[in-house]
Amino acid sequence: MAGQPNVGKSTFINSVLGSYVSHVANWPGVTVSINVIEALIDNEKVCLIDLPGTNSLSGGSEEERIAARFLIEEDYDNVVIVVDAVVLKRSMYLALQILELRGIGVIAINKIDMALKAGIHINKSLLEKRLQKPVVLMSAADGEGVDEVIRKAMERQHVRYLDVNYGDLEYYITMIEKELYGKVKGNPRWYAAEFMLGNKVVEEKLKALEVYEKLVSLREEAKKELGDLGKIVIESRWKKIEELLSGVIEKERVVTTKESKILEWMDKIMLHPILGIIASFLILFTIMSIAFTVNTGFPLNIIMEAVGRKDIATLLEHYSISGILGEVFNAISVVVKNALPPPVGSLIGDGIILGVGTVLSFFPLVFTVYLLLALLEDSGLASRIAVAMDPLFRPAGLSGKAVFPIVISMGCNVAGVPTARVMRTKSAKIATIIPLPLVPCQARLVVLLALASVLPGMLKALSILYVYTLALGLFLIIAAIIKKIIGSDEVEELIMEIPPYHVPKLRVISWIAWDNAKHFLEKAGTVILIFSVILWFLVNTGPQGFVNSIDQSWGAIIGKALEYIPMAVLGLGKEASWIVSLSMLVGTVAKEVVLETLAILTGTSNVYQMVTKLGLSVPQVLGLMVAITLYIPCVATIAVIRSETGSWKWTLLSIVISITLSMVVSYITVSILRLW
Ligand SMILES: Nc1nc2c(ncn2[C@@H]2O[C@H](COP(=O)(O)OP(=O)(O)OP(=O)(O)O)[C@@H](O)[C@H]2O)c(=O)[nH]1
Ligand SMILES: [Mg+2]
Repeated sequence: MAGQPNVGKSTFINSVLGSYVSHVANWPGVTVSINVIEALIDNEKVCLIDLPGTNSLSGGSEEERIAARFLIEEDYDNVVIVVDAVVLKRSMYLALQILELRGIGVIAINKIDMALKAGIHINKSLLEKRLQKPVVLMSAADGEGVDEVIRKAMERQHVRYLDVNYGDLEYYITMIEKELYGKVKGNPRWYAAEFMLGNKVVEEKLKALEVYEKLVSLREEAKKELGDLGKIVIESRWKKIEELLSGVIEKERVVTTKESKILEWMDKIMLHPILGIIASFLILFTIMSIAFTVNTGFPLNIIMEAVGRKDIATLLEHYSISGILGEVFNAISVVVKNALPPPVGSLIGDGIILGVGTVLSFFPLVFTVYLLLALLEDSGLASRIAVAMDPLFRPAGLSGKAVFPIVISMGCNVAGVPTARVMRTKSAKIATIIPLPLVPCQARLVVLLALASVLPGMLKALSILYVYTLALGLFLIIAAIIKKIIGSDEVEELIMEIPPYHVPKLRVISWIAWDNAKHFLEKAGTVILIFSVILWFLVNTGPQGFVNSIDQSWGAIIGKALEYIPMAVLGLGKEASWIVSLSMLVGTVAKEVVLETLAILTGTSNVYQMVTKLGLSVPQVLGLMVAITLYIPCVATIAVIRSETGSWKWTLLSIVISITLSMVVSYITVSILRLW
């Protein structure tokens, strides 16, 4: 661990100490103590060394020289270079030296919380690209990013020295560099530059070499020609830092309340205990409606259909971004299917291309949602919404920030799960993500509305209300239980600070959104694709090989094997049972497919006839609605849960909870309704 004084190294170590440490010792042989911490991380024994703060490796004071000597002389697998986000440029000087000397390192940009409050944004990916080293935004004080730093630090890195152009001094530096090849630890070029600068530690080391005399005469020559060599070295480095950081730091303007009467007035509403909740819901609803309407037509399509304008609803869906993308991929898939022999064409067309299509059609939605969230976050509005919503979520042990993943999940779980990142602590994040699939998304709403349409009178609306209340209530209960179990010692921010309003920059917001959306493509994309192909095999192949009808597929065999579940839970007949279980199995691709599959298997797309053919009673229809809402999320949601929690264990827990609740609650629903 290296860094300039006061950047937060000790705070980082304490944060790490909390979760990993096994042993603390002192580095032998130096007067100023260097803390050595032995820790067991992922079953690997790790030795963390907390060096004294030093401004550079060219060091003046005793403490500074201890840190410098360690970094120059010792062997280490990696170095976490902690820099200060608020004064990033200044604190990069040491980082630059270490990267020039050793060519390894993880840049931990600390105090990101303070930076954000001041409206300072740091384009992590851009800096990462320039340095070719991992960069992590961290708030050691809150524990944010600490795990990521540790994880990145444990990865082996290729040595790749940072290249600094020393301008007029280049000729001499290259000469000295050549003399030092194979004689020093690390980059000889760095030693050459430091030798010019008059670094005492380096001087000592080079004095021991045979070529020392030659080096000194080269330096004398340079001095005669160029004057102050130290100045050239230092200026060249600052120039390099300028280059590295250009476009990386963006500063937004903080809006003072004095500046605007409207903002003052707005805060009167936002910070009011009741008006705040109403205003927050309105803001979220408006913003999300815009995002979802552009991308999928929802919720306008549902509203239009409800008022009897199915034509407008269809138009909206058709010309939404995902509608258009869907058409494109369908067209490609048809071309491929026609061009290739049946099984192969179908696998590539229906399996792979449509799988890729699913990933890509989610992408604009995920991107827009991130964009709008970044806008809320960045303007200062998000914190106000979170504060207003706090009383609603406090009983579950969560902060008001949980409102973002929930509201977005009502549109689409795939977009909602990643937004749980707004939760500050890891336990709150996990406790929010695991029950999140219970929140009914737009696709499930379509199925619910279709099924509800066959119910008599008031039950049409009441059943929908019932399912939503149930789902949200269960979300809170499960979240509270998980939070209690895994995060009992952590209190999720009791006091939330309200940052000043900022004037957001589109440039900043778009890179934040792009960064997050890219993560979605990389991480979730592959899992979605794999699941899509597996499901293709399930419905398109059977014991006889490639099948033309789904009822001969492996899926149908599994559906039949699982028929006892709907029989027991909903009390369905044998025939209806396997149709329902197969439809739900296929529905894991996307929940709206449940309806399509039911239509194929019952031979009618009229919901009323469908329900009659399956022989469902009113309680059974409601039970089915509950079951479809709560059971396993779609594969895309599973994929993002996996990528956000970083663990199959949590993902599996989420799946098990949804399936169990789906069965138990729908059983109870049917049983109670039967009493009437
Ligand atoms: N807001 C905020 N403050 C932080 C954060 N990390 C550290 N600080 C504060 O920064 C100050 C310096 O932190 P230290 O951990 O002592 O810094 P250090 O790098 O160990 O300093 P030296 O050992 O003196 O080099 C302390 O007041 C911390 O509370 C952070 O993430 N956010
Ligand atoms: Mg310290």
